[in-house]
Amino acid sequence: MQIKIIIAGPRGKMGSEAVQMVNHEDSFDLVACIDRQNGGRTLKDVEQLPDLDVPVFDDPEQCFQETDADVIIDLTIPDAGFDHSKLALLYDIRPVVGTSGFSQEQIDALEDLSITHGTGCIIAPNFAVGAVLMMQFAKTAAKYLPDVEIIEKHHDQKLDAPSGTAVKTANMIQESRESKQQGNPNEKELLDGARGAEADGIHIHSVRLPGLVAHQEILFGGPGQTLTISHDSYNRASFMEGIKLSVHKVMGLNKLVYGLENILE
Ligand SMILES: NC(=O)C1=CN([C@@H]2O[C@H](COP(=O)(O)OP(=O)(O)OC[C@H]3O[C@@H](n4cnc5c(N)ncnc54)[C@H](OP(=O)(O)O)[C@@H]3O)[C@@H](O)[C@H]2O)C=CC1
Ligand SMILES: O=C(O)C1=N[C@H](C(=O)O)C[C@H](O)C1
Repeated sequence: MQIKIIIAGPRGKMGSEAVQMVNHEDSFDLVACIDRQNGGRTLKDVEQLPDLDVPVFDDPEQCFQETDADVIIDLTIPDAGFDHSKLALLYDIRPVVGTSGFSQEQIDALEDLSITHGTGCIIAPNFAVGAVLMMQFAKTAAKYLPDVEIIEKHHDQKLDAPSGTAVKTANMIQESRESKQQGNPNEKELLDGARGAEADGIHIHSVRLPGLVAHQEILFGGPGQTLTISHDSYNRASFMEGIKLSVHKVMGLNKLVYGLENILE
């Protein structure tokens, strides 16, 4: 069976890679794209999408009405990604969402909608299988080494901080570790932000530099020892197998799944 796919954000760093991946996959059929035509660009820019012989809509509702799609892959920005996913669920089109930066309220709202409609949805903060393993290893390590800090490093075009992966890592660590404030209870920041952001006592540090793609280290400390678990994505191809798997899996789901680890066999 051919899976009919819409890609939102096809000119982006991830979206353009996803267009190529979908075009190379025999069981996938790219039927349309959603791209915005304001943002200072001309329609000509939109028409210059590489090798794209499909309609490009700037109105998602028109896209969903005029396209008989099974799945939408969203790789845009948080507000647009949320609106696309919400609307797609109303049209029984299954969202596979890579876009990071959704609030917990937005994730809960999409979960409610997907259950009400019985329509599958996958939101994955990171589609790279190595990153998922990193998070799972960190969850195990935190049981034994509860003092932990996260350093995530990304390219300097990234809009959200901390990264979706860092937030998900902290959440997974919380599942196995007793709540704990890392560091000296009397510590004082001499410069605001010196200790990074904080989630349940876990400090998260965000680095943004040209030259980076997507990298994370999780540092654990115990008496006389440290453990570092790290993952590096050197290019966006690293995320494509996870997106491919998610597109197949979402066809058999009737509710929202958050995190690639929940669909990996
Ligand atoms: N889950 C995962 O494994 C991964 C997730 N990501 C996430 O994916 C998202 C995209 O990342 P990346 O490709 O690097 O970012 P880019 O900025 O390269 O691409 C985003 C694209 O979305 C477009 N866009 C913005 N608003 C809209 C809208 N309303 N409708 C349609 N298109 C829109 C942008 O257009 P314009 O140029 O006009 O702004 C741009 O082409 C981010 O949230 C990122 O964090 C990234 C890598 C892996
Ligand atoms: O913006 C990116 O590039 C990435 N975003 C995701 C995140 O916020 O965790 C996934 C990956 O780290 C790349």
